Amino acid sequence: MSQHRHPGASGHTGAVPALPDLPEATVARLPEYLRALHNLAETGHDTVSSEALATAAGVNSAKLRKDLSHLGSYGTRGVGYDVALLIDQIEYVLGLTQRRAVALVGVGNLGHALAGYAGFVSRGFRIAALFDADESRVGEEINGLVVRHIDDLATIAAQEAIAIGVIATPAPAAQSVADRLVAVGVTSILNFAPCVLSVPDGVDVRKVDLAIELQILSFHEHRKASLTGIPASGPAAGLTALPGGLAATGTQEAVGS
Ligand SMILES: NC(=O)c1ccc[n+]([C@@H]2O[C@H](COP(=O)([O-])OP(=O)(O)OC[C@H]3O[C@@H](n4cnc5c(N)ncnc54)[C@H](O)[C@@H]3O)[C@@H](O)[C@H]2O)c1
Repeated sequence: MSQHRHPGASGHTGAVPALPDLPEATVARLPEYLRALHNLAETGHDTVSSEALATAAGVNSAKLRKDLSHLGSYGTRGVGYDVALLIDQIEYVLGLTQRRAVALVGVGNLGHALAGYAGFVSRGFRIAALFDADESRVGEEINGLVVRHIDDLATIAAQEAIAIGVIATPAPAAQSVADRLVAVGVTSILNFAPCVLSVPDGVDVRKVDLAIELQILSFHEHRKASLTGIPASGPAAGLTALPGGLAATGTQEAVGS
């Protein structure tokens, strides 16, 4: 047997033993494995092969085996991985054995959607506080939580042991909100505002920008059209001149000079 329950997994408390220093790409895939494993557990699966888990998580199985080997998890030949055990191991490594308190700052359109999203709880997070600078939003109740004024951040952050700050304010306010979060001891920030935040060493920032994802898809659409010769649809379909003097035709790839 080569899957071992972590000493801190499943309700064990105490000092955190040294964690493996995982490649960032592996860390990014672990939540995908976890989601797939929870689905498998909910549908009555006790074990899963690396191939089946890889398919469910949308990665190739060699990559999955390599990722899980970093956790000391190799599965059992002919049986696969023990689903419950692997959930324990991944949750332990991701620090999900404790429910982390999240503060959401900016309760506008996006903030409302995030505050009302039930999926955070099942993934190990508790939205513990909502903040806004607009007095007309302060006092509003969303999902049982009352929106507080951002000036109350220090008090509430201490009371609720806020571990992660989510920024959903307009971009011009995001840096000052990040500074305030850092000042009250928050060292992990999820930023939805379309801007780059400057934070001290030791503070981790992750950025979510759906427009960037769409722009990347747009690039692939554009490139597919350039390879097939089928013009892209839309008002810019006839555009053949690229900025910087590069020229592209319907059938040619753009070439750098
Ligand atoms: N990442 C994404 O994919 C994505 C998608 C949609 C929107 N956004 C971004 O999310 C942000 C919010 O968008 P929205 O449509 O919800 O905007 P919105 O204007 O509806 O809401 C913003 C809220 O932030 C509050 N706010 C402003 N300054 C503040 C401060 N200093 N402290 C606390 N609260 C403050 C406002 O009062 C308002 O309630 C924007 O930056 C937007 O560009 C990102």
